[in-house]
Amino acid sequence: MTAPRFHRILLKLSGEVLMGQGQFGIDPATCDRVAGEVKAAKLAGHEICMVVGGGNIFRGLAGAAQGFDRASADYMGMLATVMNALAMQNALEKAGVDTRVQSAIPMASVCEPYIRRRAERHMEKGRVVIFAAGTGLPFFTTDTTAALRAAEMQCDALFKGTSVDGVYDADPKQVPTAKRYDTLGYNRVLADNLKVMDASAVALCRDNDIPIVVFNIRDEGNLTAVLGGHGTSTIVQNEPVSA
Ligand SMILES: Nc1ncnc2c1ncn2[C@@H]1O[C@H](COP(=O)(O)OP(=O)(O)OP(=O)(O)O)[C@@H](O)[C@H]1O
Ligand SMILES: O=c1ccn([C@@H]2O[C@H](COP(=O)(O)O)[C@@H](O)[C@H]2O)c(=O)[nH]1
Repeated sequence: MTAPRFHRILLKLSGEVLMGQGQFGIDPATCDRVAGEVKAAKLAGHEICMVVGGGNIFRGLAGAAQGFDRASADYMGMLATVMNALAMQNALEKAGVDTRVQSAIPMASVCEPYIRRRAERHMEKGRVVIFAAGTGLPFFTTDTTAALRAAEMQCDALFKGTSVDGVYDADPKQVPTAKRYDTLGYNRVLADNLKVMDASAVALCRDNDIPIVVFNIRDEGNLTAVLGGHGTSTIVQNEPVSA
């Protein structure tokens, strides 16, 4: 059996996906389904850490548009990611997967603070570490958090589980004729201003040579398929230098 290309991965789970079929909040059945897929990935030998978004509850930009101070709204968004992290922890532990939540905003009675070396130790022991509260800083997003933690934890790849099945040449939700890439370079994403992920997250992955795998995690079984090298996704990586 050949070793999988990506052994240690950071899974960025979109907050919006946790709504399931709803319009807001956390759908426990969706959490359980994703937890089952994370468990399968662990059983297949992958080491996994996670960042969960907050878009199902609160986004700072949307709050600011409604009149909240932007930094306060971003802190509200970060707190939303803590709720999602606890929901995923609950689902994973129900499925028998040992987990730890580490928050970038210390909240000692709820979860551990983020301590990189401690997170590393948890992963060595086979636990799934869920990084909550983003970077702990306003004006960032959980995509950038995911890129940062993937670099800190020396992950082989960042898997962005979202509600589109890859990176398109335009937003597929706006442009139905948009074409999906199988692979493309970081610089193409940045130069074409493709909005599937923040520019800061893409640049951080580029500078640390961390491939980004964008896939639709709403499709049941897709995490397993994409980790196994089949299933639909786009891989963003350094383009080979031509001779
Ligand atoms: N070129 C593109 N290719 C693919 N998706 C794109 C593109 N441009 C914009 N998008 C949009 O990017 C979205 C995914 O990124 P987004 O940051 O909004 O979600 P997320 O990080 O998965 O969610 P959350 O904020 O809930 O955690 C898709 O829903 C898609 O509509
Ligand atoms: O480092 C961070 C990460 C997140 N935020 C705020 O949280 C929300 C939710 O995260 P999403 O990435 O949009 O899912 C985000 O809109 C920001 O308001 C942050 O400030 N800093």
